[in-house]
Amino acid sequence: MEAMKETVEESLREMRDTFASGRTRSLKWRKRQIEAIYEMVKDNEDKICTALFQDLGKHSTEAFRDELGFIMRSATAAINGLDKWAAPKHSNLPLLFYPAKGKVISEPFGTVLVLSSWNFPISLSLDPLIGAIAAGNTVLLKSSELSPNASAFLAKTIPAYLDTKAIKVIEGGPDVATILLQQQWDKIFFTGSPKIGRIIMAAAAQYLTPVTLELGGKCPTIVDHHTIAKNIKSVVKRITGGKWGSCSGQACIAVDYVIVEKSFASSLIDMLKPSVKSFFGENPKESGCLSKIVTKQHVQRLARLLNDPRVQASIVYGGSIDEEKLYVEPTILLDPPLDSEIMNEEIFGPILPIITVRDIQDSIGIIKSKPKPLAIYAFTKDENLKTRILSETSSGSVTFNDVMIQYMCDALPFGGVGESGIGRYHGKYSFDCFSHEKAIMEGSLAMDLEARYPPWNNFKLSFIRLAFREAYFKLILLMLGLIKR
Ligand SMILES: NC(=O)c1ccc[n+]([C@@H]2O[C@H](COP(=O)([O-])OP(=O)(O)OC[C@H]3O[C@@H](n4cnc5c(N)ncnc54)[C@H](O)[C@@H]3O)[C@@H](O)[C@H]2O)c1
Repeated sequence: MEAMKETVEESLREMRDTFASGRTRSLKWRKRQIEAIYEMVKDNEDKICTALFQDLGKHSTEAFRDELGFIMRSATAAINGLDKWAAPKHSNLPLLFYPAKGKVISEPFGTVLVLSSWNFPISLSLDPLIGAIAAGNTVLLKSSELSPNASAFLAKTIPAYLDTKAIKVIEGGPDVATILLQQQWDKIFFTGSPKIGRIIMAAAAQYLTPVTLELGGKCPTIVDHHTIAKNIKSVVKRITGGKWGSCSGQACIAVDYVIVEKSFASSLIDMLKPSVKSFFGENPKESGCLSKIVTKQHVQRLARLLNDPRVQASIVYGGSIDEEKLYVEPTILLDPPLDSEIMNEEIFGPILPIITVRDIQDSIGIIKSKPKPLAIYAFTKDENLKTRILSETSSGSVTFNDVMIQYMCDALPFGGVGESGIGRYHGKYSFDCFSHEKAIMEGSLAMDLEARYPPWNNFKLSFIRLAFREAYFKLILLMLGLIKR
């Protein structure tokens, strides 16, 4: 680890020198690097898909949707948007400050650290990288040790495409992350669990380093069957896709559990079962369309959640586990106890609890009893329920009548709140995430207001009172001696 420490320190020195040289501030350089990310993904589509299959058993179509295609789209948006994003924003200053002028310029933080997760190892590494480069930073990326093939691809290929003095990749697990966190960074961007997020924030506090924490949580899905009866087929398909269709439920924005009225629960389950079969066939393990569980430890974690006898009793579909093949069968639970571990820990796997309520309005109370989720999904056309969800709950995002799609839409900010994270990114929000918005005020020496300065008197106090209220007419009257001090 001593050698790793030296490597990290040397890398950091080099990145700081590069940043100090001013090279990364040039928009031309930034665009060139982002173009290179695009080219890297395009040129290496097969290699990336192979790595994602080896690490996670991801089908190449799923891999393209969630990772390669997503990154190419994100890179294109950054290249096209950068001139506008980086342009100074003029501020209209109140008359009070006349004749001063104001503007806001976005400056890069400097040298940033990006720590990514294994479930989308390419997109969760490259998307923050695009934002950090767009904003003009130098970047060190540490990908996750749990997706070794994708990590090795990034470590080997990024230097072949990008400016190696400004953008570096280091592979490794918690021990390497610990060394990285001992250094001083200008910004830390972390994707991972709330547990490790706390470690990141504590380390960042030492140097008052700003952090973005993209964390997880339990994303609830409300099904208000009264108002969506006509579209129930699409609803079932979307829930099936949102639970099992993206990395086998190992996604921060996956549907974690469903809330539905008791009277509709068995109908929903009867529709979910054939829907799972239509996606993954009679034998999902061999379908090639269901990602595997990332490690044996994660299979064991899911088995532990299921092993609670009260949870076992709630299994209405699936439930089998093959630890050797890193497989957990698509599983549906009906009303596992709300105090069970599975209803209090992020599931992050292919198990779907269905929680029943007497009245769908009661779903709000269940959501509020848990930490703030990254996303809330609600299938409803009831405007009153929608308003209640928006005004009575807090979450990173709310998506009505769909699941997960908000992640793909870079016109919307993506991030959590409370236990599900701090900060946001995607599209222009990524640029902002890695920029400091610097306020610029261009004063004028042409005139001076004596009321700003001591010695103090009643006239100056009255002047300041009126100035703060921007009561310009009264100010004129005061100066003309026409109103009392
Ligand atoms: N909000 C998002 O965009 C998003 C995306 C994907 C995953 N997630 C969340 O991430 C979690 C699953 O991912 P994970 O298992 O990779 O998370 P994790 O927190 O275990 O690991 C994330 C990163 O932290 C590093 N790390 C692990 N232990 C560490 C330690 N002791 N000190 C410093 N760094 C350490 C890992 O090497 C990895 O790079 C879930 O909670 C999920 O919801 C969030």
